[in-house]
Amino acid sequence: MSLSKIVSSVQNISEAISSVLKIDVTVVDDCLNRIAGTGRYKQCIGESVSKNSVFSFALCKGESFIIENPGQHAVCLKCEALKTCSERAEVCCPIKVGNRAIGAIGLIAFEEEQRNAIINDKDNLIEFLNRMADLISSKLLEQENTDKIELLVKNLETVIDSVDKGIISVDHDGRVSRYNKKALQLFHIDEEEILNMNIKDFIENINLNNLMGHNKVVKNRQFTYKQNHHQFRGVFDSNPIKIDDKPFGMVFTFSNISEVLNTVNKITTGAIVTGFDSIIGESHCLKDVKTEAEKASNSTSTVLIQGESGTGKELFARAIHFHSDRCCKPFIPINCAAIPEQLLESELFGYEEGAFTGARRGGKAGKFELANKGTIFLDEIGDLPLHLQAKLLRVVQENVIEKVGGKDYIPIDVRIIAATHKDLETKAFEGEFRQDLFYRLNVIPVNIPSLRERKEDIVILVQYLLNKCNKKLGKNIKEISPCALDILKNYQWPGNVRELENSIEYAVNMCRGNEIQVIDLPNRLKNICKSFKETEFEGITSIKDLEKREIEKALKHFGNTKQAITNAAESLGIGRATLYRKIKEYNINQ
Ligand SMILES: Nc1ncnc2c1ncn2[C@@H]1O[C@H](COP(=O)(O)OP(=O)(O)OP(=O)(O)O)[C@@H](O)[C@H]1O
Repeated sequence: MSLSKIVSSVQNISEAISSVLKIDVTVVDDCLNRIAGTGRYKQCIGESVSKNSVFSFALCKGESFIIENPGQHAVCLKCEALKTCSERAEVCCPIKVGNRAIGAIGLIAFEEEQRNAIINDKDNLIEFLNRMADLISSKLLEQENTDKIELLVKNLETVIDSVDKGIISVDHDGRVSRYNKKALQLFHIDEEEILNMNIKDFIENINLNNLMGHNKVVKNRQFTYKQNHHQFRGVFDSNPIKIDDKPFGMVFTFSNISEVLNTVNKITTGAIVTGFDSIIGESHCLKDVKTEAEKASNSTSTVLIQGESGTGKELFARAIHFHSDRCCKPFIPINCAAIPEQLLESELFGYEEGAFTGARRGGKAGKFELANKGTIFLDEIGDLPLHLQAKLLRVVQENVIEKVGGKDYIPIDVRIIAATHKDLETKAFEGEFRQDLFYRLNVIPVNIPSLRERKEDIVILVQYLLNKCNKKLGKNIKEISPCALDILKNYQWPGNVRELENSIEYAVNMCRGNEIQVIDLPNRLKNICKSFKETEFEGITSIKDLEKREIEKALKHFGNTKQAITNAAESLGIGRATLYRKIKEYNINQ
């Protein structure tokens, strides 16, 4: 606590005293620095006074006193200025805060007339000077309080400015009284503008009287802001400001819904970044698909990925997203077959508050909203019910979504990647899937080959999956025996890479040495191997049986339409007529 904080007030007080009493006044702080002075002391402001002066005595003792005969008073005898001192009389009072002296004020007479004035009225003067000392100390306390309040306000301003939500407080008429920087950014307005605004300019239908009258706290209420050529959908909370239970205004906190959703996405899906280098395989057919998919990532057109289960459709979808310029935005996968039909619509498109019994307050954002500016991956699209296909078509064509129970269409910017293991074209042809939607989705088709069609990838995949499982299970199995590898190469892999991955994980768990043996493989693979060996020893199959088996295989593959018979005949290397004859001859059921 230092008088140096209020030097100009102390100087003003000193001058006021001096002009009334016609006697010079000076004030020192607790370090004996002169901080104020009138008359001949004015030019000495800023200098220190002698350590053994009357001021130091007043500070030490904490008492006021009068020197009627300078040079003879006990205090003067130690003073360094004893010989040069021209003072004729002095009254000195400590300036105290509580019991602590923080300075001293002195009235000094240099003329006989002034000395007489002091001596003749010394009691009153001491009383008066003490009052002035109190005035100075209360000024200092006031300044200290103002400083504390300023610091508190600065602290609070820094706190509210560092909150990542727009904060606006309003008075009981809704007029803006305070705000933070985020509020200016959120609503695209400047400091002058905001102070002339009312809460109704931000939330159109707000009923402030109702909120304040009932002391209501509101949480997560949605609103749409449309002003100054700026538009966004947001959520707000509001809290009444009360003093002695009387409402004085409200504090509102605002967020932009897409910013909230982005944060949710970063936390929930940010970790699984996939590149094309995570798609393992050197076969020509896989390399071709990878090249096509890489090209697709540079576009925003819809992609339809087709392939059997476990071939890596989601892996491809992720790689396309993370290779695109949307890579920093959300990637939201949803499996249309895994969610009950009644829930799927609200999962995809979200719902408004009160849309149905049990709907959450404030409504809920759907996957499309979560994916805004990013990519949505609609897995098992073939299982999307017809009525939702119509809704999806609107999204694809018009880039808007309609929430369950909502009145407005909400603009959306989402890239769609759909996937299916079904033959969607045939489904569309047979009326089970909307043809218009099929064509809209199939703008860039990506067809992933099954593992059977690229058996040359098995060796490299096994090595990759061995490393992956070693890491996962804390093992160090480096090899697979030639016999075990042979079995893997000859198996048909109906579950594709996922089945291969599971088989390797099983084998790594079973393996006791550092090389996977046949015995470590899952039973279904070992059994195939057994029956393979048994048929080898059973003898030789007749040409007729072989021929019958191959024809059956071709028919199963191509079907029995006219075109299919032609294709089957072609693949068998015989004419259509011959094929019909042989079907009859071997009594094959079509
Ligand atoms: N080429 C590949 N390289 C490495 N891992 C792969 C490859 N293909 C698939 N996988 C792995 O196989 C598993 C299944 O892949 P994914 O889920 O992408 O297949 P899917 O075709 O989407 O399956 P479903 O149709 O059943 O949903 C995943 O663990 C994936 O990492």
